[in-house]
Formats: sequence, C-alpha cells, structure tokens
Amino acid sequence: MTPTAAKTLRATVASVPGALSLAVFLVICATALAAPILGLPDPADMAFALYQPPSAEHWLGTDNFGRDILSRVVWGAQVALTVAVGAALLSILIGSALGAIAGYFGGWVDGLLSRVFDIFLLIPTFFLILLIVALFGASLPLTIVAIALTTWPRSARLMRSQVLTLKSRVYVQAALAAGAPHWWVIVRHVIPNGIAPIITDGTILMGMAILTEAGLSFLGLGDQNLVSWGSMIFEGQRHLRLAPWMSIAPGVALLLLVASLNLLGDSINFAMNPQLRTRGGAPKRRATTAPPAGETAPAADTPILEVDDLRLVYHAGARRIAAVDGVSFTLPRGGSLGIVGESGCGKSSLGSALLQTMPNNAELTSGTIRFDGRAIVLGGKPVVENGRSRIDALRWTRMATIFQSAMNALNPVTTVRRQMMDALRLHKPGISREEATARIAEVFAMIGIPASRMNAYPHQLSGGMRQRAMIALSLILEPELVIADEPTTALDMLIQDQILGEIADLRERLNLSLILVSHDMGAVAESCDVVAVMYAGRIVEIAPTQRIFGNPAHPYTRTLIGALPSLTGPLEELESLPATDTAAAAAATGCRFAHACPAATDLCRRAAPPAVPLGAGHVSECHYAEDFAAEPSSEPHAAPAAAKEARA
Ligand SMILES: Nc1ncnc2c1ncn2[C@@H]1O[C@H](COP(=O)(O)OP(=O)(O)OP(=O)(O)O)[C@@H](O)[C@H]1O
Repeated sequence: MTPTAAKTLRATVASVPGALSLAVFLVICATALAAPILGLPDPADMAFALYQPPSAEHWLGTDNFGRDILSRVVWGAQVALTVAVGAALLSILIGSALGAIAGYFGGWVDGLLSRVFDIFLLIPTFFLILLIVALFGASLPLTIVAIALTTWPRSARLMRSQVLTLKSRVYVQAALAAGAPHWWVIVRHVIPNGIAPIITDGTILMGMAILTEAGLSFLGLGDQNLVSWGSMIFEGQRHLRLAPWMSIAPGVALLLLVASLNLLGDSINFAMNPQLRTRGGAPKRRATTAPPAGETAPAADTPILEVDDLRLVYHAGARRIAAVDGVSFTLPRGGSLGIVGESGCGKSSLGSALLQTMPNNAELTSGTIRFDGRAIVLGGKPVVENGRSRIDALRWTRMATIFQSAMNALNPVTTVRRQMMDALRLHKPGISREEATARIAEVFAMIGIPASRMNAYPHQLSGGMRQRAMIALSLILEPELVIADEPTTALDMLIQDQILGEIADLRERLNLSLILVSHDMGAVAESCDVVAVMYAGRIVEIAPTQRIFGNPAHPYTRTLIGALPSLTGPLEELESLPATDTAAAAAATGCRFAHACPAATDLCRRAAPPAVPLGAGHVSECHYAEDFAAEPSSEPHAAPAAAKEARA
C-alpha cells in the first residue's frame, strides 16, 4: 500500500460513518469471497422444505423451491460485488481518460468529445441496457459492459470540469514551462488532483450498478444461472404474503451494501481532501455569550480596539496548533498598529480572530476583544445581543478588511462596480441607485481608479489596480477600523510603495484606525505609529515605531531589523534565522525564542520571560529587555527611514 493510500485509509476510518461503512463493506466482501468455504448448503439445492421461516437450521428460512436463503444471499453478494466493481472501474477508466483529454486539450477535441458525452447522456440508460441484453443475450460480463457504457459520460464530464479548472493552476503551468510532456503533466499533476470526486462518484456508480443489475434480474433479464439479489427480490415479491422473509433478506443486503458504498464515498472524499480534513468539515456551532453587565457608552478617548489575552488554536487531526497564544494590545482611535513577524508566527490568525472569520477548525480558547468600548468577544466566545452577534453588526460597516490577494478576494464573474454596489445595498438597504453610484465614484476617485475602469471585471485590471479596488471595497461603508493583511505582498516594489502611501494618506484624511499585518518591516515602518513583533503566537515586543527601530529590546526584533538590507551603507552579511516550528516553540518551557537566540542564558531556557515595561508604551518579553533597550540598534538599520530606504 502506498503512503498516500495508507494515509487516506487512516483518515477514512477516523470518522464514525467512514469506519462503519468500511466495516460493513469489508464484511460483505469477506463473506462473498468466503462463500465456498462457509459450509453453507448449495444455493441451487432444492432438497429442503418449501417456505420454511427462519429457524436454527435455516437462519434466513427457505424459498418457494426450498432453497436456503442465507446461502443464496451470500452467493448473491459475489454477483453484486462483481457487477459493482467491474462496471464502476470500466466506467471510470473510459470516462476519466476521455474527460481528461477533452478538458486538457480543449478546442475542437473538447467540442467533439463533449458532443459524444451529451449524446450518450441523452440515451435512456435502461433502454440501452435492454437493447444490449436483447441483442447479445444475458450474461454477467455483458451486463457489466452495458452498465459501464451507459454510465461513463458521468465520470467523463466530472473529470473534464476538474481538468478545466486544474490546467490553469500555476503548478501545472510550471510543470509545462519546465519542459514536461503533456502526458506526464496529465498523469502526474492533473489526474491525482482531480481524482477525489471521481472516486467518490465511483462509489455511487457501484451502488447504481448493483441496483441496475438487480433491476435487470428482477425483470428476468439477468443471467438465470447466477444467484442475484434482484432475482431473489423478484421471486420474493410474488410470495410476499406467504413468505415475506424471501425478499426481506436480499432487500436488506442490497440496502446495506449500497448505503455503505455511498457513505464510504463521502468518507473517502473527506479523507483524500486535506483542506476538508484540517478545516474541520462542516462549521461547528460555536458557543456564544451575552454582553457583560454594566457596559457604559464609549467616551471620546475610548480606544477603538482592546485585545486581552487572546488565544486561538487550530485542530488538525489529533494536533492542536496554538497560533495565537495570549496576545494583548490596545489601538487608540485613529491609531495604526503594524503586526510583523516571520511566516507562520500567527499574524493572519490574529487578524482573522479580530474579525471572527477563522476557518472551521480554529477555536478561540480565551480572551476578550472590545471594539469602541463594547465587548465583541468575551472569554473566547462571541458576544450575542438581541439574537445577533455583535461582530456581525460591525463587520464591514465599522470594521473592514483588505485581503492579501485581491484576485482571490474579488468575485471573478462580477464587475468591481457591481461588487461595491452589492456591499452598499446589503448594509444600507434604503440607499438609492444614484446615491450608491455617487458613493462608488467618490471612493474610486479617492483611491485613484479612473471612472472608466469601474465596470471592469477583476481579471481585466492590473495587479495594482485590483488591490486598489479591494481597498475601495473595504472603504465603501466608511469603516472606522481597517485590518489589512499583507495588502501589497503580490505587487512590485513601486506599486507596493504607492499603495502603502495611499493607505497612509487615507488614514489621515478619514481618521481611520489601521492594523497592518505584514512580514515586511519597511512596510510597517512607513505606515504605522506602533509596531508589534510576533513570534510563535505571541507579541514579544511592542513599541512606537521610532523606538522599536532605534532601541529594539528583544533579540528577535533585532534579528528582524538586522535582516533588512541597506543599499547605501557598506556591504554586510544579512542576519538570518532558522525556520521556526511554531508548535515546538510554543511548547518550550522557557522563552520561546531561546532556541535561536544568540544571547540566551540558562534563565531563558528555564523560565518564560515576563512582559517588561520600558516606558512610552514600549514592552518587551525578554529577561534582558532593559539591557537591550539601553543599547541602541546599530546603523544602518537604526530608524524607520533606513527600513524604508531598504525597500525603495
Ligand atoms: N487552517 C489551519 N489549520 C491548521 N493550522 C493552521 C491553519 N492555518 C494556519 N495554521 C498554522 O497556524 C500557524 C500560524 O499561521 P498564520 O497563517 O496565522 O501565520 P502568518 O504569520 O500569518 O504566516 P504568513 O505570513 O505566511 O501568512 C502556522 O503554524 C500555520 O501552519
């Protein structure tokens, strides 16, 4: 068994329906295979008494010819399974191959093959099977071929649509650009990524094949020499009053096998798709809480956002990943906070926790979030007021977000203007068309998109323009707080700089509060008053921007600043760090940075550092914070200007 197959099997049996359906399917298979050695009477033997009800001698009774029903059900399973596996395999092989060719090559090949699929789909399935059986006679192999011939277009269409999506993926393009031949790209990249729904559909096909064979036998069109559940049910219904057990036993066997196959299909799909698995499948109902008693109206100087001891864990199978592990900060109204740190330190998880847009496998285990003085999360639970969660009422209207990749965040089949119109109408149901159009034009002008581009689809805009459209969408409802998660990551330096400049400008003009999530120290230096440095799920240092660059008081911050290149200073080797295993670092007894810290001592490895206040809003989680703070950062990375210069 290949490692992938073993992993899929493990994941399949990890769920109750998966384990149960696999167990039922395996028991039926094992019983069918073991039929000759089970010591059961011959299924065709008519030596027994007729119409005997279930007894110790004949567990499931006997039929109208005195044949043992248990033996016939067991031998009938062989026929059912042979038809199921044979027809489904043949159907998937023909369908997937033709579907992959049609989707991959497109053009006239796709046109021609798609018409063939359509023609086959138009032929009534049962009629075609009847025709084949009538022309060539009834036999098991012919029944299998007939079923496969009528079902393969299902697999073909499914595979074609999968391939149409997959072939534009970057990894497929990259393989072609690397000189891989088409057949290799199809076999190595396209089919493995598109096969999961085909396999799921295959289990449904197996169920269909069993039912079709049973139906044919029921009509007397099956192979009369074989024991089939369909023919047993047919016989049974003729003697229903006299001997109901004759149809109950094959009926239950048929139901169990088809139901277990369908359930198995769902479980395999779930197991094969890591996204479904680690995202936790269907959304779990999250516990909520009522607003706290004694909440007062916010004062003018109430911070726009207060976060206290926020903790978020991801459930990935048996693993728990503490992505945000006790984060606290306060953002004053109109203020801007940059959250920086290496990839995987928990920046995006923190952003999604603030907006409560986490994936299904994420759980807030503790913490409080207050927006404008009112709690939106208490003890890790969303606050619900009058049947509606407070965050739902705030999201987009008062707290908006700018996503990382505008191409993924904007709907590709709707114009940018339409998406803005939808957002306006959703949140301001009374707004007239003219008012909405005027507001859209205003925001477009503000963000520098020419009015002529308003009706463009996202793919018709350049990367920079698309990101501007995303910013416009976030500002359309005049929010007070914007959370921007890597808003310029995919853009070139020049456009990055322009967009960051525009965000800073808008912030001043609209008195926006801003949280900028970025791995780029230069970007936050340029746009934010305060910088929070995250490491392995915690904010290890927070300080006003000038201070964090001038007097970094955490060795990790120093390393981040040391990794900024200088174009004008003398050539220096840049500092680098080994990649951090977030889970391992979070589990460390002492300081989570100790394993990579050049200044770590025994104390660091033994005890978690306290949060050391250094004045003027500067806090560092390091045992030696005061010593580091007293030692200014070495040139040329001493100030935000240097960081900006490094980016330019
Ligand atoms: N849906 C998920 N399921 C399981 N683990 C996850 C999930 N999303 C993120 N993680 C893990 O949580 C940790 C923090 O991830 P997060 O995406 O918040 O980091 P980040 O700092 O934003 O990284 P980047 O800058 O690369 O986006 C990482 O260890 C990541 O592997």
